[in-house]
Order: sequence, then C-alpha cells, then structure tokens
Amino acid sequence: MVFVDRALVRVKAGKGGDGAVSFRREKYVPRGGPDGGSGGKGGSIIVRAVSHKRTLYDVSLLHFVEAEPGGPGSRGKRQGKDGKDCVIEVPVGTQVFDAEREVLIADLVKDGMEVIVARGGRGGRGNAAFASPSNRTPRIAEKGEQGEEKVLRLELKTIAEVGLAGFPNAGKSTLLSVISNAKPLIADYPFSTRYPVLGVVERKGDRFFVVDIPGIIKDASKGAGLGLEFLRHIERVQVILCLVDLAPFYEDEPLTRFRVLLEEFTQYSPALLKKRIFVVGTKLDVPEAKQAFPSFKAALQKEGWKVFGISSLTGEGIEELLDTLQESVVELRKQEVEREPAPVPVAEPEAKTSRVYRFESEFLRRLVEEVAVSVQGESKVFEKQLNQRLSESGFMKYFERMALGSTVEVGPYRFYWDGKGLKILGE
Ligand SMILES: Nc1nc2c(ncn2[C@@H]2O[C@H](COP(=O)(O)OP(=O)(O)OP(=O)(O)O)[C@@H](O)[C@H]2O)c(=O)[nH]1
Ligand SMILES: [Mg+2]
Repeated sequence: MVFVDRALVRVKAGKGGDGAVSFRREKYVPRGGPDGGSGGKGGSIIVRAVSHKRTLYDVSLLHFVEAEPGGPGSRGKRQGKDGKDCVIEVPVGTQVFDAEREVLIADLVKDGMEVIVARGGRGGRGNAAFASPSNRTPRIAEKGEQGEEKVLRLELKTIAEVGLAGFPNAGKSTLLSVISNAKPLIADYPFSTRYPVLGVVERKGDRFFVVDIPGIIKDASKGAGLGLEFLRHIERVQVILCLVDLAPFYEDEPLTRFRVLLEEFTQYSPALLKKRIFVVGTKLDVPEAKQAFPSFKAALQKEGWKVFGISSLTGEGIEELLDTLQESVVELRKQEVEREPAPVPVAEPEAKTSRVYRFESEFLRRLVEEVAVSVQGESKVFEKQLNQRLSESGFMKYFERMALGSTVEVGPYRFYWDGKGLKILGE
C-alpha cells in the first residue's frame, strides 16, 4: 500500500440536459401543441468517507473527475435522463478544502459521511413549458445549466484517540502490535515505520483507536529524518504517549530525548502540548533499562508528568497503561459531547450556492429529537420550537453562513434553510 495523505483533484459536475423543441404530430390533428420535454439534471460530485480506505493514494492519481451530464428532453414531453452522481471515496478523517478559496468544505470524520462538493446543472425546460395563451407554438427551449466546477484539496488527518510518538526504535510499533489488532513492521533499524498505522484496541466491552507514526528526531521540524510531516496524524488524538527507550544504546540520556521530543512538538504546533501526554519508559526487560527507570520516573514526576514503565516483550506494565488510557479516553469522550456544539461538516462562510450539509453532532441530534417528541407531529409548532432552541443554543450562526435553500441533515431529519430558520423538508 502506498501511503499518501494529501491530494489535489479538479472536479466538474455534469451539465444539465437541454430542453427540447418539438410539436405533437398525430393523424387528424393538424397543428399539435408543443411537447418538447425538459433535460435531465447533471450528475453531482460527492466525496464520501469509507472505513476500508487508509490512504488517498488512488485519489491523488485521479487529477480530474467529471460527472455524467443530464440527457436531453425529447418529444412527448419526455424528460431527459438524470446524469449519474460520481462518488469519490476517501479515508475517514479526510478534510475537504476548496483549494482556490482556501475554505474547509467538510471534515469527514465518520464512516459513511458525505458531502456534495459540486452540484450538477439543472436541466433546461423544453418548449412545452413555454406555451401560453398568447404563444401557443413556442419555439424556444432552455439550455441545460453548467455543472459546478472546483479544485479540491484533500487532506487526511487520522482519527484516533491515542497517538504514539517517540524517537526511532523506541518500541512504538511493537507496543501497537501487542495492544491492538494491527500488524505493523517492527525492526531494529531506525525509521522502520514510514507511514501512520492505525490499530484498534478492544477491551472491557469498549474499543478505541491508536495511531503509530514514524519516529521523530532532533531537528525533525527542520526536515531531519522523515520530518514532522506525520505529526499531522496525531493532531486529532486526545492522548499522546511519548515512548522513551531506556535501554542504553543512545548517545543522549533518556530525559534529554524526552525534552527533544517536546521541543519538536512545540515547533510543529504548540496545540499538541495542550493534549494529555503520558511518558512511557520502554524495554524494561533489559536490565539497564530497569535500572534507569526509577530515577527517570522520579525526575519527570517532579515536573508533574505521569510516567509509566513497560516491556512489550514480557507484558510488564502494559495492563496498567491500558487501564489509564481507557479511563482517559472515556473521560475525554464525555467532555467532548459536553463541549459541543462543534458541527461538522463546516459550513462555508457566506456560501453562495446551496448544498447539503450533514451535521454529525450528537448535541444537535438530541435537540431535534427532544423537540420532535414534545410536539408530536405538529409541523408548524415543531419548526417554531426548533428554531427557538437553535437560537438559544448558538447553533443558528452556523446555518446563517449557508446559502438560501441549503439542505440540513441531522440524523434521520432533513430541513432546508430559508434564511431565517430551518423548515421541514418534504419529499
Ligand atoms: N527487549 C525489548 N526490545 C523491544 C521492546 N519493544 C521493542 N523492542 C525492539 O526494539 C526495536 C525497535 O522496535 P519498533 O517497535 O520497531 O520501534 P519503533 O519505535 O516503531 O521504531 P520506528 O518505527 O523506526 O520509529 C525492535 O528490534 C524491537 O524488537 C521491548 O519491550 N523489549
Ligand atoms: Mg515503528
């Protein structure tokens, strides 16, 4: 598998089909009326997140994607065929940007989430639609509308709760192989891991994701080693484990290596330091490592760090580490729900064209459900109460950036934005 986490692709939605000019021709009807049908709608371009993909490699080879045009209208008021939508599948965690305007269109953080990035053009009306008492034989029909066109920048930022960071050879991949289903490459030479590897830890009826990234060395932020390129993949984790090899094969002291690691984090993005960070001394089965551990731990504890000692070989300390990790993950997940609203996909600032926005927000879904249950099918009352609650919760401002007529999807509910509030969307 070739790992690629960025891609640029130009997309063009299908043109709408042209409307037809035609007149009814039947025996014994000398001058039949206009019967030219409308053109079909052009296909749209959709970007969808799927869990079985791990890389943007194939997408990066696409360069240009175009959806099918709508078919032309024809006689007998027959409408043209709609063009097929074109779906670009990307890994979960892909952010979709409009490259020309540098705005985030969507952040596809869950399996199955999708966004329409370019809408197909509307079909043109046929001459049947133009008949009026003053013009019974219109010879005009509309052309189909052009499909939207965009340049997309796709950027994959792995979604995982826990990230493993450390110098090359620290034992990151070995730990991942012991605690999760992943089978990463393990080797005694530096930079054996060349791209992020995701593993699932299943335990005590729960599961969480851990991502292993290539080793980091001094001056990585200036391009040394594999550079800080891959730190992007721990930007979204909740907990970072800093693995420090305590076996005596390095020039620097373990403490020094830990500080270098923190310094490289700072260079990349100070936000990383705001995450929960645990220090993990590794390879305690090696006698020298075992010996070095107490003073290493004491020194860091004095500064307020939480420190663990493990051996992936014997399993020492692993259960204790996992217990704490799981507690943290559960706790931080709860906080996340409380911290909402933080809707995704992100609405564009002052979007001009209407589109479908799917909000994967637990908070919003609950709010809609509560109102729905309380008013029991009275749609006018439902809309009124819903919009009131949305204003109170501060959610309304997200919708205000959308173009008029945009569709808003929340769980199984669909609405449209009428400029002031959400209205229920009938099929
Ligand atoms: N004795 C001992 N050796 C270990 C332990 N964990 C890892 N190793 C060895 O250390 C070497 C490096 O392990 P990896 O897991 O590949 O290290 P890494 O941090 O993923 O390295 P990079 O991918 O290069 O950054 C391998 O030879 C492992 O067998 C451990 O707990 N005890
Ligand atoms: Mg590795």
